[in-house]
Amino acid sequence: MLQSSSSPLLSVQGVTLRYRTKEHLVTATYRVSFDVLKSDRYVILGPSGCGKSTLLKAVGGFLNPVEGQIKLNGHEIHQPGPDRVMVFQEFDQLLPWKTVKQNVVFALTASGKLGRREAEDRAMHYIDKVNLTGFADSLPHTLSGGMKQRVAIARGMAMEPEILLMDEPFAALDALTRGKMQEELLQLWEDTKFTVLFVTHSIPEAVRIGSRILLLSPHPGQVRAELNCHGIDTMGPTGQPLAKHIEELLFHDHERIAHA
Ligand SMILES: Nc1ncnc2c1ncn2[C@@H]1O[C@H](COP(=O)(O)OP(=O)(O)OP(=O)(O)O)[C@@H](O)[C@H]1O
Repeated sequence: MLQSSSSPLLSVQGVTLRYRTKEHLVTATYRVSFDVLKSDRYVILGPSGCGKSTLLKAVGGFLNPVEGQIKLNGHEIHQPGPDRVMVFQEFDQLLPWKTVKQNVVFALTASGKLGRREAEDRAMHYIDKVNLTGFADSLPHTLSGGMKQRVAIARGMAMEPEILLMDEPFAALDALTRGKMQEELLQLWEDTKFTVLFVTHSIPEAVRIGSRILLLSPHPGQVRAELNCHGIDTMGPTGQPLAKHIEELLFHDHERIAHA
């Protein structure tokens, strides 16, 4: 199907996601809709348990909606594919017996799409983009948590997916490293304008990273608001800083639940 430039890259329409355990049926998200355009830095923000990771899993193709549709470039998603690559929070995403470069090359050659030479060139290009050229031959256990996350990001980007899915990628880092990684991600985005769908429960991180923010209500996650964001100085619709506005929206949800 031919897509016009204004068509969303990713379209999530009325998506309800459920887990079936032995005892329960858990509704993780309820009729969630949003569109991600090419080169968006789209952030899904919400309290713990509101279904952010589950939504990302569904976009990754690991879980099918019980209601609604998820489409990438107009095609419905039913399974994982190389057009969507996931970066997780955990530091153990890398193969421990392979060097930084080998980890990235392996991801590129495993699909059989790239030859060795081409994969090595591309791997080094992205390793350089995350400032790890000097560590290309290092093994993961010799790297800091932040460096390992950079390798995971380089590996994801090297696969050149249509959309990079990031699930709280910096949550396990100390505050200083986390801030630095956010800065680097924005720099990387300036360089390459990749499309990213980024999950976090941190308001400051959402405001810093996002060009748009989808705010989900507590469990089961429903769309509370969608906000445009242009950096930490962005003002919310009522004139106060955006972070404050988001805090108030989330606080109202807590109040509502407490009094229900
Ligand atoms: N494998 C699973 N089986 C059953 N229920 C699950 C499973 N994974 C998640 N859930 C439930 O689905 C709901 C949403 O979970 P999810 O992990 O998507 O939330 P989240 O917003 O990403 O939370 P957090 O910010 O804490 O990671 C929760 O109620 C959770 O208990």
